[in-house]
Amino acid sequence: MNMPSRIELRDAKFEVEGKAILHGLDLDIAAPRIGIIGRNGSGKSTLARLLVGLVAPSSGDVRINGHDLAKDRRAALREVGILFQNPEHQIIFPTVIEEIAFGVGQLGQSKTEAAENAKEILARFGLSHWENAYIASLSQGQKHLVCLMAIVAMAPKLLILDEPFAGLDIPTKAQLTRYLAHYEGSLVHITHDLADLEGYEQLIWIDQGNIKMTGARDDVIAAYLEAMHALGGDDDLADLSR
Ligand SMILES: Nc1ncnc2c1ncn2[C@@H]1O[C@H](COP(=O)(O)OP(=O)(O)OP(=O)(O)O)[C@@H](O)[C@H]1O
Repeated sequence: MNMPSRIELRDAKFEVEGKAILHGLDLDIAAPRIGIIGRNGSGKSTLARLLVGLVAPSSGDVRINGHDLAKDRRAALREVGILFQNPEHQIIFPTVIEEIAFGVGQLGQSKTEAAENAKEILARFGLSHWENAYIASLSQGQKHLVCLMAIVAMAPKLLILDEPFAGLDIPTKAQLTRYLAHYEGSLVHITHDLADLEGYEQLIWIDQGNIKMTGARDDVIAAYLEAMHALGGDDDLADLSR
């Protein structure tokens, strides 16, 4: 396994049209496997977009392995990859091979090399027969898998997974879990299913745009579950519509 990627946030704020979504986050963490948990609308996906540099903080600083990825898009290609909750946000090409080859092509490989690489990754997943398949003809879970293959083909040092198992059937999820367990780079995994974070060292709990807690997995899960069970007894949904 590679050296874990370092994630540094200094008073990082993110706001949209004057509405604060993330409030001055501070974080300095490096672990091979990091989970992010928190309620719906707490700011997890926004944090993921900030980490990969798809959005810049409104103020403050976000660095991955020392790079400001919102400014340095070339570094971003090597340092990070993200698997979105919704594959439709990721896919740009009609066929599986084109989609996978595009990412590796971005890293500077020739068209032939990129296509060879894409074929290799399809073979590794036992999906060589998907090479010329039209992505539009695949199911939602299969599209998710194409996106994952496209990203791992680029071998980013830090791979951010935003609910990567949403909509996947049990065997597919089990296969992906096994594959990800062997991923050489670091993983940041956002999920509502705490069982997905088995074997993860560190957890970050996001609550209403703040970091409520970071620490060892079991400690954060215990505190989180206690808070969630307390809230589960309450019928007031008002805090979901901030
Ligand atoms: N571009 C945007 N414009 C306006 N509001 C936004 C924007 N992006 C996010 N938000 C708001 O910020 C809050 C956090 O959203 P985010 O998607 O980061 O939450 P989340 O923790 O990933 O939620 P979930 O678990 O439901 O996926 C929500 O209230 C959301 O409506």
